[in-house]
Amino acid sequence: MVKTCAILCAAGKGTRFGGDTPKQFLFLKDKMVIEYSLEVFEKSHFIDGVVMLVPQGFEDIVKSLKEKYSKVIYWDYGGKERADTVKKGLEILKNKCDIVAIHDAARPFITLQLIEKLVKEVEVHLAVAPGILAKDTVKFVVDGHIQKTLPRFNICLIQTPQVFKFDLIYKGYKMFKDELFTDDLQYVELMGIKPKIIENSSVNFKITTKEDLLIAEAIVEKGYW
Ligand SMILES: Nc1ccn([C@@H]2O[C@H](COP(=O)(O)OP(=O)(O)OP(=O)(O)O)[C@@H](O)[C@H]2O)c(=O)n1
Ligand SMILES: C[C@](O)(CO)[C@H](O)COP(=O)(O)O
Repeated sequence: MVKTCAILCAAGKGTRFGGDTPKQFLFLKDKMVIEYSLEVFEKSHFIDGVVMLVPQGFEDIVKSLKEKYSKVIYWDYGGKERADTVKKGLEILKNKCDIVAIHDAARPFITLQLIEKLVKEVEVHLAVAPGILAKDTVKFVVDGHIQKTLPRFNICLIQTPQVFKFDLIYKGYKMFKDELFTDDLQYVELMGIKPKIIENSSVNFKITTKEDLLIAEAIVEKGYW
């Protein structure tokens, strides 16, 4: 039976957001940002276990989350960069799962339907991720000056969970162990894989700055979530 585990990347400090509490532990109405993803993983028939990577200093919160969400099988401290965090998650899950979903805890609005589609598609495509096609005109800019306009219909803003056959992404992170790519897809793109993109809602945005939390609050307040 194919086993799918999630690596929940929650070890960031939230520099761009500011404040003492990392954004993934801030409350969004009645629960923490991170709990929105944990709840979906808990309910999903396509996720068998969750490994949570967290920053140092929030052990009480983390232990309470592990108690509350039965699918959290393990937690550990993340690394300096997101890629370092993912590497730790992959080592924890080595030989323990067939498919891995790597997700930003700062993206609270994932759905059961999205998880199901990503996990089903990865059987065929080996690497799959949600994304949204650019809705604005896109320019290539250097030192504040436009160099050229990029073809908008070929520009996709990539989200998470990024889902992989475990052995593939594990091999990618080993092959390019000195790289610190900003997402996980790049580790398999350089292996010649062309990951499949699943067009998704822009509601699955990443809470990065304070303004993003205001938008997230409005989404929850309006009952959109
Ligand atoms: N060393 C890191 C850095 C980031 N993340 C996680 O990766 C996701 C996306 O990262 P980002 O939005 O950049 O979060 P931060 O690194 O916390 O933000 P900043 O860059 O503003 O510090 C977040 O859920 C974050 O917690 C992580 O697990 N480990
Ligand atoms: C992984 C990611 O969310 C895909 O868009 C993004 O690259 C994370 O970037 P960050 O700077 O670590 O937030």
